[in-house]
Amino acid sequence: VYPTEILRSGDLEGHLSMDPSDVVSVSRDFGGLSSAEPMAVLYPASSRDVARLVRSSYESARVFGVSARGHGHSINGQAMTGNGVVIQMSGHRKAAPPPRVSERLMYVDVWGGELWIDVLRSTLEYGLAPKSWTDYLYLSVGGTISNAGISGQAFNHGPQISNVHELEVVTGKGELVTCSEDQNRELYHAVLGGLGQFGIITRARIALERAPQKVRWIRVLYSNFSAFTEDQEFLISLHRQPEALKFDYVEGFVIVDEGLINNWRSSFFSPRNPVISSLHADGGVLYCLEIAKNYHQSNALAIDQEVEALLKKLKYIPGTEFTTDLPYVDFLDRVHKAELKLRAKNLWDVPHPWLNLFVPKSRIADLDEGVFKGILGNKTSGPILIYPMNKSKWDERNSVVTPNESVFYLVAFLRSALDNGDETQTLKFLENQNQQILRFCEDRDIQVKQYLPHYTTQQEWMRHFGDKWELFSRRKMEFDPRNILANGQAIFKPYFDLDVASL
Ligand SMILES: Cc1cc2nc3c(=O)[nH]c(=O)nc-3n(C[C@H](O)[C@H](O)[C@H](O)COP(=O)(O)OP(=O)(O)OC[C@H]3O[C@@H](n4cnc5c(N)ncnc54)[C@H](O)[C@@H]3O)c2cc1C
Repeated sequence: VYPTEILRSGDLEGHLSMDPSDVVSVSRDFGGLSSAEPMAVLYPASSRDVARLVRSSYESARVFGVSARGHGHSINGQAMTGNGVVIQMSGHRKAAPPPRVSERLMYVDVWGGELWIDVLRSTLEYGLAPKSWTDYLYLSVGGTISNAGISGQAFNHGPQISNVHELEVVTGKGELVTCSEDQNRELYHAVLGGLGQFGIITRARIALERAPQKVRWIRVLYSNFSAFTEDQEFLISLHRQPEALKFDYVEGFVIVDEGLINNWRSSFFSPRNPVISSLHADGGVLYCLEIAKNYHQSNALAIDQEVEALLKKLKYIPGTEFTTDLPYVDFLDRVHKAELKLRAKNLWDVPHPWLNLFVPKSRIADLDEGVFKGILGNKTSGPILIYPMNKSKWDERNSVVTPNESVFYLVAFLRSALDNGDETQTLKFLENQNQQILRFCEDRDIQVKQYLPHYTTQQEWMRHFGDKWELFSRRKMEFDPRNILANGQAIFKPYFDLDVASL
């Protein structure tokens, strides 16, 4: 059954398109690893349009799938549906009421398809900004808070999902519901980190702080892994002391090889830098701690002393500090600059077999031995991020799952596959390596959790959610009982794929 047969055009304020170019445009994503063409694409003009479409499926005798698509920056087809309608939430202005800032209550209300870069631009007009970020800002609010939304601020402020006061959501029954800690709490926690399974986010109320003007961005190097992780863990432990002098951002990455042509994060030093090359001479792995301190121009004099006092406590290799000062916006938008460079070299629209793992602190050294110094050999084909976060900043009632330790690391293998004759950079090779990494964790009983998870069987999803599976599936029954939403995640079998006679 075609949605266009169910929905009369007069039912919508927006536009339901079956134009092949629209259908093709939503059938791909950043991963470039899979594709699925929907029957139609909805360009909604309001949250009511979203509700009307979902309700028409829910009430129909022949259900069809509905997937919200933000900016399509998933890796494994999570925003696709092969047998239904994709709602294109981002990238067309008609739907989006402009962000509305409350200066007094320090929040902003934004459309679910709004990109974070636009959220930033509009809040800066009031001298305010969200507290918790992703490294890259051309992602939609609905897309990142369906996962968690993490970056170097998460140790202190928690992930983005810990900084959302209220949501407006269209459930799988086509109901438009406002939810928060105080009303419809179950839905609110289900949707945060809920992989799009319980509702389509049409509006989010995001916490703000006074925006810093400038950032001192620093990188220092280590050759000793435990010195590196001890320093990272020390820096994130300072969140417990609200008054303590601390960095505002703590990340890090692993430098396995010198080539790193795709190291789009290395915008202010190149691994070909003579200092790095000399340290790298014995072929060993290096670790780069990346930290930043925000400040106001009026405070510029104090920043030197504050940074010096903090750096004094760290055990990095003397003489390996790389420092730059830049406006806050440029710091937050740093990955976009690198994107433009890669685009110019035709290296952006290539397959991205990314693997993101949350690793318990007690086992992070195993990854160093077995993966960074083992499985990866001396080629990485892209940045490998590594930074710790405090579990206390994550609300256990939200849907996302994290390891069972008070501190856990993100280890992100952000690789690009190339077809340049080098076998170690091919998609097949990198996908194989990802499998080896996952097998290594399994064999050593390292209890990792995938971030931006991808599985193909429900068995695997049940393992992923562990103790939370029962809650997750109960919430699905309650908020999307006909399995209409986000079936590109392949968690619940879409209703239209089920053998109805066997139900
Ligand atoms: C270059 C790059 C850098 C990244 N950096 C980071 C990072 O630093 N930190 C981090 O946490 N993540 C990062 N990510 C991952 C990113 O947060 C996720 O892939 C996110 O889902 C992308 O948002 P999107 O708008 O493109 O979502 P899409 O790919 O369009 O959708 C993702 C999922 O969310 C669902 N969804 C989308 N919109 C809504 C909505 N309004 N309501 C309900 N469900 C919805 C979709 O159905 C789908 O299941 C990065 C990704 C890329 C490509």
